[in-house]
Amino acid sequence: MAKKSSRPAVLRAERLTVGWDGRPVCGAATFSVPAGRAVALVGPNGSGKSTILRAALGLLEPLSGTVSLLGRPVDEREASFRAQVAAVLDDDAWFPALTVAEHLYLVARGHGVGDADDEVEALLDEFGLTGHANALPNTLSSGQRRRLLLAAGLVRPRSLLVLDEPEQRLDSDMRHRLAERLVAEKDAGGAVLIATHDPEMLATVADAALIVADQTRKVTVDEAVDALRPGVL
Ligand SMILES: Nc1ncnc2c1ncn2[C@@H]1O[C@H](COP(=O)(O)OP(=O)(O)OP(=O)(O)O)[C@@H](O)[C@H]1O
Repeated sequence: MAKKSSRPAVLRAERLTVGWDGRPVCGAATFSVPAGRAVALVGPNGSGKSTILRAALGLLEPLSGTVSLLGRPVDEREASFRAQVAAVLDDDAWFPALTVAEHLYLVARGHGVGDADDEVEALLDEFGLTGHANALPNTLSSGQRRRLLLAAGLVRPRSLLVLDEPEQRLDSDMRHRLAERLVAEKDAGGAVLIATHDPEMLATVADAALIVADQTRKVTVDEAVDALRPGVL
């Protein structure tokens, strides 16, 4: 019989309870994201997905339970933590006087990528931004700004990629290509934690899922895809 392969957890959450003003927004979550795997959080608007992601990124103190990255408690004040974790959240934050390409160079160099030219060029092409390389963010469409945010998350080294509804504002072709890109991320050994409302993204990318609710629970990817159908959650 083939030996079951065990992959080390990049991110692990144990009985993690998150919320605001001391009040939990959802049931406790226990999950781990191994290298080369993706875990998806699904649930209705306001169920707590983004709040769990914030705790996983060390941006919000859990109400109870633990979150660890490569065996150490998450702490976004630690440079070693920030070096391992790339996040694309729903918070556009731009330097208004830096162009699209300059944003990507800034992130790449800030994370120690020495010669970033090829990487930046490839990402501009992949995200359809080559023609906007010298544009300022406030001259982009909302979908183009979203593409820039995603490219900025991918231009730097990482062990874990955390994405909050990355499908937002993307056209269907870009959503499809992003899903393939995330599969490639896993194939290269990366771990992915993603909150999504997109059944295709979920089915293509995720290996395991959690339904975030009053009783947060682990489900199979098929069950999570079913749960995204209208009227189920
Ligand atoms: N900064 C905040 N302060 C107080 N409450 C907040 C804050 N951010 C979110 N909440 C509340 O926490 C709950 C969960 O919000 P969260 O953003 O985690 O939901 P979500 O599952 O990501 O939803 P969506 O699918 O709409 O993105 C909501 O009731 C929301 O009002």
